[in-house]
Amino acid sequence: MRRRLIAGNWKMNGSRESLAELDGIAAAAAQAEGVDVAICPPFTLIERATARVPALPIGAQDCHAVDKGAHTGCVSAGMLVEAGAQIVIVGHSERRAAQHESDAAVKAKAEGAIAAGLTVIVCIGETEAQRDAGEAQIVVTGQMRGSLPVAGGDRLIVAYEPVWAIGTGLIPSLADVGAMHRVIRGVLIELLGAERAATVRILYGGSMTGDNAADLLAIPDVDGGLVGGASLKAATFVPIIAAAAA
Ligand SMILES: O=C(CO)COP(=O)(O)O
Repeated sequence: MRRRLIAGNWKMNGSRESLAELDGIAAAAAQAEGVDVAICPPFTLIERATARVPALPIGAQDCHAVDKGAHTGCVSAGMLVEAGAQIVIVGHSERRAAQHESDAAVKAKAEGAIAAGLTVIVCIGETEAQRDAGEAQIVVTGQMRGSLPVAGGDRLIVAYEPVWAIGTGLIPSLADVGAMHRVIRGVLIELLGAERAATVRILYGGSMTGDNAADLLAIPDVDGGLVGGASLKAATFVPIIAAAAA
């Protein structure tokens, strides 16, 4: 049985002051039976976050593929581990678009992260134009084949985030989410074998809130959420944690 995971991606938001939000989030996480909760703040807040709420897994939003070297401005997975991170998000659509990250680059990062001992959340998802063209499933399965690491076991997590649903208040129909997660599970079985594929959690991301979380989490093969805006405040994130625990 896969445990649900509700992970918050703070993106380039947050400050030392906003770490106070973690107190309420950690308290809700401790109450949430059978649910894992994590927060991925900016790099600069990771160490303070782990010190503030030691029981709450803290993650990062990116890492480099190799463990050290002449890569100005980059941070390796080993450095994240040293800072106290347990998780890293790779291949977020915002990085695929703005930093031109290819599937191969995302796969290399995921493999570096797994090798360093991190749990890795690999993000995939189609744009609005791709969905309108009827290509959503082709795009997503192509991203999976190109960017999933071969190793990882249950430290591999997939996040399906339709690009057009991120930060827009729009979500796909529940039927479309279910269809896509079913396709993703099928590709996992093909790539990893049925036994390993059954351990991989598939998160939904894109405008998840306390209002829609229960419906989204009731869909088969939706094993949790990757939450942006609503994860910044305990007041909006805790209801999502509660929906996952219900
Ligand atoms: O991109 C996301 C999480 O990685 C989703 O962001 P929103 O929840 O703000 O739509």
